[in-house]
Formats: sequence, structure tokens, C-alpha cells
Amino acid sequence: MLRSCTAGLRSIWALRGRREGAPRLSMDLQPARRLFSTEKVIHKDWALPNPSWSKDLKLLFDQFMKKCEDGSWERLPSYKRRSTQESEDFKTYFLDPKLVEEAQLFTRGFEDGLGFEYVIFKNNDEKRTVCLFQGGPYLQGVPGLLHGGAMATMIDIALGSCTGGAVMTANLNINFKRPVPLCSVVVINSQLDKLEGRKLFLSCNVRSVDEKTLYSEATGLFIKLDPEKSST
Ligand SMILES: CC/C=C\C/C=C\C/C=C\CCCCCCCC(=O)SCCNC(=O)CCNC(=O)[C@H](O)C(C)(C)COP(=O)(O)OP(=O)(O)OC[C@H]1O[C@@H](n2cnc3c(N)ncnc32)[C@H](O)[C@@H]1OP(=O)(O)O
Repeated sequence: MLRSCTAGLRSIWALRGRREGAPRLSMDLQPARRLFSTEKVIHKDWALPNPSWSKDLKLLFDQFMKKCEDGSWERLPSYKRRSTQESEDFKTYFLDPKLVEEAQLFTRGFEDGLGFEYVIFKNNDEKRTVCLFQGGPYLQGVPGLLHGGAMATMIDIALGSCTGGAVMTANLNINFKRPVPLCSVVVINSQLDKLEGRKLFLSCNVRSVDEKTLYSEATGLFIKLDPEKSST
């Protein structure tokens, strides 16, 4: 598995014409401004196949796209940045508003294949989502395995995708049952269990593509933001 992952990486880097895979990190936001200033990049939908997607991920993606044809399922698009309206909905006030303009969803901050590759499908009638997730080599924890924090992040996003609207995670409870091999594909099935005023109770499980391995189970409590309160 890891060998194919490394081979995939080599081809990604070769395509880019460089072997230094690590994106340059800097506190100076000017380079980021230049990198992401074009409309095309800002509005690119990242929840679509790219060359780093494994056969498993592409196959599952195609199966779910078929399910979308009768309207029972929809693919949720995914952008690096929240729209101005969404930021307003979240009523977050930052010291530097310019930083908000440049900030991006951290799961979309890696180059193709290196970090979080995922797509979420939603069934509105059944109040559930399915997230197909391939964790890349920069998400390593124990050698060869996906970092638990990366899994927790994806669980948070998968559960959040069942809520809709402006919510925040109040509680996340995860049981890690089996380690996830790096670069493998997992399926996160999430559902809304109960709605109680502003409180949304959700749960999910994380399984292998063949459903034989149960990697994790989790529950989450999300709170609908009160428009009268500031979240900071
Ligand atoms: C989120 C996803 C959204 C959309 C998904 C759509 C597409 C998916 C694709 C991409 C989306 C990207 C998603 C990114 C996901 C990121 C999510 C986060 O990381 S959020 C950051 C981590 N969370 C926080 O920082 C939250 C910090 N806490 C707070 O800000 C506040 O505590 C709160 C949660 C906003 C609640 O504060 P409020 O003042 O509004 O409510 P309260 O009156 O305190 O509580 C209301 C109600 O809820 C109960 N409660 C609150 N917290 C807990 C808790 N930890 N455990 C149990 N119960 C709790 C509280 O007791 C009240 O209950 P009641 O009295 O019965 O009404």
C-alpha cells in the first residue's frame, strides 16, 4: 500500500517538475495572496477526482455519482474558502479581516494527493452523508498509519456535513478501533440522530471500502449558532 502511495507521489511531483514535495510555508501571506488570487483557484471545486485518487476512490465516486442521478443523493462541492455570506453567518470577528480573506479550510490546504482527498455525498431525506476519504502521506502519525488527529478532522467535517447551516462542534467523541493505513480509502457514514432545539446529535462510523474493517466510531454534538451571540 505504502509503495503504491510513494509511486503515486513520485508521479505527482514529476508532473509538477519538482521533487521537493513540501509546499513552502511562510507566515508572510503575500505569497499566498499571489497564489490564490485568481477567481479560478478560489472557486475551484476540490471535491472532484484528481490524478492522485486511487482506483478505489474513483470507483466509489462513480458509484455515488450514479446515485445522484435520481436526485436522492447530492455531491457536496468543496471550496478552499468560505464565501463572504458564510463568514457572516458564522458571525466570527477576527482581529485582522484581511486574514479571513486569505484563510482557507485546512483540509484543502495540501497539494493534490498529499493530504486530505475527499468527497461528501448527502441524502437529505435520510439526513445522512457518506464521505469517501483518502488520507495522503503528509497525514502520517505512527509510521505507515494515518494520524488520529487527521481522522478526527475528517470525522468532524463528515458529521458537520449532516447539519447544514451555521453550526459549531461542541463535543466530539471518537473510539479508534483499528489503525487506518496511510493512503488507503475509508468510508465515513454519518447520520443525524436527534435534533433538540439548537442541539444536533450525530453519529458516524468509519469503515474500509469492503466494509470488513471498522476503523472508528464517533458521536458529535453540534450547536446551531445563536445569531444574537458572537462566537468569539
Ligand atoms: C460545521 C460544519 C458546517 C457545515 C458543513 C457543510 C459542508 C461540509 C464541508 C465543509 C465544512 C467544513 C466544516 C468545518 C468543521 C469545523 C468545525 C469546527 O471545528 S468548530 C471549532 C471547534 N468548536 C469550537 O470552537 C466551539 C467552541 N464553543 C463554542 O463556541 C460554544 O460553546 C458553542 C458550541 C457555540 C455553544 O455556545 P452557545 O452560547 O451558542 O450555546 P450554549 O447556550 O452554551 O449551549 C446551547 C446548548 O448546548 C449545550 N451544550 C453546549 N456545549 C455543550 C457541550 N460541550 N456538551 C454538552 N452540551 C453542550 C448547552 O448545555 C445548551 O443546552 P440547553 O441548555 O439544553 O439548551
